[in-house]
Amino acid sequence: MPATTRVKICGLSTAKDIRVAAEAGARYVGFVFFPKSPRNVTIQQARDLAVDVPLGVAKVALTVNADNDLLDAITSAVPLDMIQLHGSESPERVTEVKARYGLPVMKVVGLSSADDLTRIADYETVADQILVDAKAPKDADLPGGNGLSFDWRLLEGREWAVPWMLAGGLHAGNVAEAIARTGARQVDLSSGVESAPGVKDPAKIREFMQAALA
Ligand SMILES: O=C(O)c1ccccc1N[C@@H]1O[C@H](COP(=O)(O)O)[C@@H](O)[C@H]1O
Repeated sequence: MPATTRVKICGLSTAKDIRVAAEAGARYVGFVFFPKSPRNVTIQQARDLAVDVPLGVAKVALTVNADNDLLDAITSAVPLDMIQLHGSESPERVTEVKARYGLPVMKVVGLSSADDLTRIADYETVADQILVDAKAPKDADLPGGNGLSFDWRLLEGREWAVPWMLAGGLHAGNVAEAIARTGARQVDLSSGVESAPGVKDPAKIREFMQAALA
């Protein structure tokens, strides 16, 4: 029997949404530390939310090209299980972050064409997980969380040395096809369970979880 898909719901900013996500079976919750994002949370907000996340649900800090001062502040205040690097961090920076904070690191690689796949090889020996997302358009305000997907056929038959997650424009209506096409065992999303940018919708969270875990 195939293993159950693991779901990460990202960009959570209320205790209620975290409870809904956890009760529906999410295995990871993500906090966005990126001021330009409508999902941005302060360190104090994240700390208050994180302490109540149920055991067994991993708490992930999403950062974008964060320097050590910011990561020091986040990791010293917020109980975390993983750091997600969603910017243009180099493989050397991934290694540095892992060593400095002693937490697993998930590096994001944006895809728009087969050429981008080679970048995954640069990270699979240094990151604990890879998050494969749609490459953001050059003029986008955000490097992720734009509700855009990519051609999932790019991932057909691919295998990497570390666990990976699929992200980019996932929602209840396409997640089953995305899993079937890519073989993803983990999926991650943000805007697909929102009623407006940064506003999570409990009904959409439940609907997505049902579709992803079916
Ligand atoms: O969600 C954000 O605001 C965000 C900001 C900066 C970098 C990444 C961000 N989100 C991540 O992008 C993926 C895909 O989002 P979506 O499902 O297409 O909306 C999401 O899983 C977040 O990890």
